Amino acid sequence: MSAVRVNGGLLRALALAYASGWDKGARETMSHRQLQIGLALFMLVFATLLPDWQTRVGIGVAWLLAYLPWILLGAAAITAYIYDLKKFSLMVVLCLAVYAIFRNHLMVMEPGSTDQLLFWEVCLLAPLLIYLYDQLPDHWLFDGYFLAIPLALAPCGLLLLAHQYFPELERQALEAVVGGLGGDPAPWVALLLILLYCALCALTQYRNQDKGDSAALVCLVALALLFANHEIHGFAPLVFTYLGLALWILLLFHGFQVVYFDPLTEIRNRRRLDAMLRGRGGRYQLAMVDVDHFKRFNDTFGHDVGDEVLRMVAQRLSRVGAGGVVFRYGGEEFTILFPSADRSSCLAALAEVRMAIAAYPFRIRARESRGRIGRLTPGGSDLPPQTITVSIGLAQAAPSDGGPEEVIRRADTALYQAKEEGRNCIRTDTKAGRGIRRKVA
Ligand SMILES: Nc1nc2c(ncn2[C@@H]2O[C@H](COP(=O)(O)OP(=O)(O)OP(=O)(O)O)[C@@H](O)[C@H]2O)c(=O)[nH]1
Repeated sequence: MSAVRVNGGLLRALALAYASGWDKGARETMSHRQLQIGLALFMLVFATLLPDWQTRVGIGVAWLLAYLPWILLGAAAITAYIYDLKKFSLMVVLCLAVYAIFRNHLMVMEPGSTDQLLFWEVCLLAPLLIYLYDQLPDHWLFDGYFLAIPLALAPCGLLLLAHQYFPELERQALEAVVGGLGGDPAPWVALLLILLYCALCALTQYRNQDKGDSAALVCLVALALLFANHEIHGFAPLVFTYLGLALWILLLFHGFQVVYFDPLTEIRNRRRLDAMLRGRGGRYQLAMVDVDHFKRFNDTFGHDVGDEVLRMVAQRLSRVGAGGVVFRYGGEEFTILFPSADRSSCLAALAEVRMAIAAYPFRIRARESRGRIGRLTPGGSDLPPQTITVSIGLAQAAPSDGGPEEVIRRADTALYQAKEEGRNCIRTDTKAGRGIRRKVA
């Protein structure tokens, strides 16, 4: 009885969280890196369930699984290339090559045969290549695609050629390496290396901007699972099918980000605002926010400093309370959508972010002392800190409104009023029935 009540309460809390946009907001602002880590972890859990699942799979499903990796990985490689995610595409091509080698040569391995040598070579080479693709700068890999294609295909091709036509040479080469190392490479050597590559790739993704052009983590985890479980019959098709699905989730997620997020400020864009407004009734409030004298700022300090200002304002606005969701409307204009019809709580939340922006000491370093990508170092300023301010217009929607355009127009008029009355302040709309225009600090 109490369990039922607890479950009911939990469901209600989840439904409320979803309705208030918390759940949706969290999912939308998840980064490519977080999703990749989640998919890689899920893959690990999935693999632990596999041996049991294997016994129940029918012959038809097993047949289908043998072909699915070709379709999923092949289509993912082409789509990633079309999306201009070249590193992603290259990693998928390499995984396809590994799958081809496993399907054609390594499904059944004779102990002590050259197949085993090929297995070790793939174990050591494929993760290293994925790691290199992740780490090497784009211009190394893709200037004219000269280096990328050989890097992707030549090592695999050479392996296969050696395996097919020069088994003795292959054996001698490996023995020389193994002799140098003082023993046979065991799966744990490859697994330890993969673990190291995973950690380094995760670190790089954490430190660099997350451009969503790498699939290194999921590919490395799939390879690790394959190498550790290669003797389980039918494991390769299954793990590569999962990899194909994971890659497609990453690609779809990337598509969503490109369509609905602004690349400069990394907040939602106007298209997302339009989509969210379309499904809404008349109970919401909408604020238009504009950076004051932004043109003057741009002209004085340069466009890249202007971009930093936009990022800083977007970041501060994103912390707005009262359930507000922030969008970049265009240029130096932002929109905040409040699900609440309670005007005073929205005004309090807006006043708080307006003051937080005005209180932020924006430091600008002299042009010649800036880094290569123009990043500004907090505290490293050569000029006195600048004050950035914003003006805000707030409008309340009503069921009688013709559509969201009408609310946006009213918020814009209130914003114009705020500019007229000295900037760095908030003004509200004047629609009949909602009181007269209000001045807010
Ligand atoms: N750095 C940068 N500037 C932008 C971007 N988009 C628009 N702008 C600039 O934003 C400026 C907008 O200036 P105005 O609309 O005249 O307004 P303002 O100077 O902010 O003046 P008020 O709004 O009256 O306070 C223009 O100089 C645009 O070039 C952008 O993405 N980055």
